[in-house]
This record gives sequence, structure tokens and C-alpha cells, in this order.
Amino acid sequence: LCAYATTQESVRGPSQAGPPSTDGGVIDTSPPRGTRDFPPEEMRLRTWLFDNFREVSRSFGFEEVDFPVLESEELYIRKAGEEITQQLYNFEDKGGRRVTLRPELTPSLARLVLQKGKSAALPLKWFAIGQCWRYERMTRGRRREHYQWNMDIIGVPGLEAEAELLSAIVAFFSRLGITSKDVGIKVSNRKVLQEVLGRSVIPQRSFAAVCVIVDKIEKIPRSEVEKELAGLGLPVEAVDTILQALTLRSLDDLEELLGSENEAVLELKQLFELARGYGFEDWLQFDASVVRGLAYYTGTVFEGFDRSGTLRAICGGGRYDRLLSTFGGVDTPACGFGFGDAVIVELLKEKNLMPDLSHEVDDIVMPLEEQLRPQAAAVAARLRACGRRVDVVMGNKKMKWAFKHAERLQAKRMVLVGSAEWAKGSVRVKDLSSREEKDLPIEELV
Ligand SMILES: OCc1cccc(Br)n1
Repeated sequence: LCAYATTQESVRGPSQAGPPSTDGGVIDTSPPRGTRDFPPEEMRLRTWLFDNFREVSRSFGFEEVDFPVLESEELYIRKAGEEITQQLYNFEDKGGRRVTLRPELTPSLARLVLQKGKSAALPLKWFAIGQCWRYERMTRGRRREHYQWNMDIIGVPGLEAEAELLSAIVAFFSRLGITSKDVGIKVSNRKVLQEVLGRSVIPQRSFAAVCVIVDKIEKIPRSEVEKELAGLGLPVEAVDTILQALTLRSLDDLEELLGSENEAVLELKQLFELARGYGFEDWLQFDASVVRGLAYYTGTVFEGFDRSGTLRAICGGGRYDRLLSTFGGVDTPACGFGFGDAVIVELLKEKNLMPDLSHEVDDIVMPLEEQLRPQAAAVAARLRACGRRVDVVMGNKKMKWAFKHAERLQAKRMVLVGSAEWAKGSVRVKDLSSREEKDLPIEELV
């Protein structure tokens, strides 16, 4: 399947026989199961999307980082039953090492922060765009890879970090023409659950596993959630208390349940006050059912959703103040988000906000006789040196083909190199929108 296309073309077989394979048949030209090719049209959309990721990240003063797509498996061995760690694309390499294709970027980022140690002056504001992998039985036919944009702030304990990240997400949506009428961001705080669990004497060691199970509350039947929580040894009344707390949708109700001095209440109030300062409060809504499915979140959690309710979460993130210590490092406050490349494209299609990204060429340069090819090359070189995007007609083509080619590429000008004009130091230029045609001295081409 091609990356973002949903039309039949993307699943059509090879339009012509591929290179003969060893047994004489055509090789399977599809990419491996669950992966995508990015032919030019798809790649233009991906490049446009990533350019927007990068421009927002840079406008917030973040620096780009990257890591190997292959990581030690030990980065993801967490005992909380997360889907992401149960679907590792892992294997033993030829050196007997347990490795995996990364399922997410945050652990790699934490590893690099630890590696840099004191040489990395805090706060760090790093962003990455990387391909992430999972190995899922193809029974569900879901993709096994996607690209994820991450922004992370390391070394800031205060809610101002989360506010910056949320502001970046809103800035990204806004650049694409998406408004708070199309998308909202549900916000909560894992300290809500921590407090509720603390009141029902649930051991802290179960906290992450409870969050992973509770995160499924809108994906699997409540009875299944209750069964899985009971499987952790939670008494039935504790399950009821937890699920009841998750139905809270207002900070006033939360304050009534937990008290005005509760950390979760204080942090959420501060976050909403900062959101008002930035002017994106209408994008946010408190929703206690948001816990996110990653074990390492410790505080604020949030996820972007489409208000029409037809799509999966668009993005998500939160605070993870303890991740570095799980890698043996010193605890360092951290928060970040992940933003996948697939759901956002589905949303843009639904909202008719897909960009018009045609293959852009400015000039088509064509020698009218083969022996004028060096002269045509000189014209093309000059135009390119001045920043023009130039397509030189190759092979022995007819004019009819060249004009059809120019139309296909939506070129702006056709530059014909003919012996008569060249003798006068000129070339024939046809403006492909006005259809105006004239001889131009080469030095006046740009
Ligand atoms: O968001 C979970 C996830 C992780 C890796 C690859 C894909 Br597709 N999806």
C-alpha cells in the first residue's frame, strides 16, 4: 500500500513486469507486510507534513535530534503490560544481542540525555521525527510502521513546560487550517489516579499497570477492564472507585473529590491558567478518563482528538519525571508528546484541508537538434545557478511530447535551444501560461 493514498491505484499490482527474479518470475514488488512505499506524490505530502513539524519545532526554539531505528530491547522492557512493549519488532542479531526496531522515540531520547549527562545544559528542548515500528499479527491488518514527531522538554518541573508543548501542538494544527472546532485536546493528570488508588490502599507497584488497563476504557468493554483490574488484585470496590473517578469532566468536580490542596487539582488549574495566557484554552478540556497507555507517565497527560469522533487519537503525551531513573540515571523532570503521521492525514482529508502539492518545475530546456545538447546544458546550468528548477528534455523527443511533458510538470516556461537563435546568442522562450513566445538573449533568461 502506498503511504497516504486510499485510492485503488495504491493497491494495484506492478503496472509492468519488474526485474526478472532468479526463478524467471516477477519479484513481489510490494513492500514488506505492514509497511509503506512513498512514491513521489506520497513523498511530497510527507515532506510537507514534516516541514510543518520542523517549522513549529523551530519556532519554539527546539533542536532536532535523531537516534538509530534499531535499539537495545532493554530500553522497552517494562512490566506494565503495555501494547507497545508486547508488540516489539525485536530479534537477536548475529552477535547474539537482543535488539528491536524502536516502537517509540522517548526511551531513545532518555538514553541520549543520560549519555550526555552534565554536558547537556538544561533545559533541553529537543524534537525528532522518526519511523517507529511494531510487530502485530497481521490478523488486524494494521500498519507495522509509522513516522512520529516528538517534542520533549527535559529539566523543567513546572507546568510551563506542558503549556509550551500544548501551544506547539495548537500552533501545528492552526498552520494546517485545523481549528478548535475540529479538534480538542483532553487533559488530565495521573496524580488523580494515584490519589484515588492511594485512598483504596492499592500498592504503588501496580500504579503503571492500572494506568495501562484504564487507558483501554474506551476501547474494550468495561467488564473486560474490571476483569483485568481484578487480575491485578484490586478489590471490586476499588475498581468502582477508579472507574467512577474517571467519569469526572470538570475541575470543580475533581476539586470536590480530591480537595483544593490536591496536587492534581493545583497542577491542572495552573495549566488551564497558562492556556488562557497563551490563548488556546478553547482547545483544552479536562477529562479524567485520559491516562494514556504508556507506563512511564507520572503527571500531566493529554491527547488530541477529532470532535467528530470518527478517528483514533491524533497525538498524545505527558510528563514522565521518573523515566531516567528507570535507566539507572538521576531523576530529571521531563515531558513530551508524540504525533503520528497517519491520523492527521485522515483528518486533513475529512476536513478537505489536503494541500495542493504538484511536482514543481520552472523551466523545461530542450535542444532542437541533438548536437545542440551541450548548449542546452549550458542554458540549464545557468538557470539552475540562478535558482530555477529546470528539467532538461532527454532522449530524442518530438515537440509534441515536450509540450505534453511541460503540461504534466506544470512548468512555467519552455526554453528551446535552436541553431538559428543560438547563432544570435538567444534561445526561444515560450511562457506556458500566457502562451507568449519570444527570442531572449541568454543573459536575460533570469
Ligand atoms: O502508536 C503505536 C505504534 C507504534 C509503532 C508503530 C505503529 Br504503526 N504504531
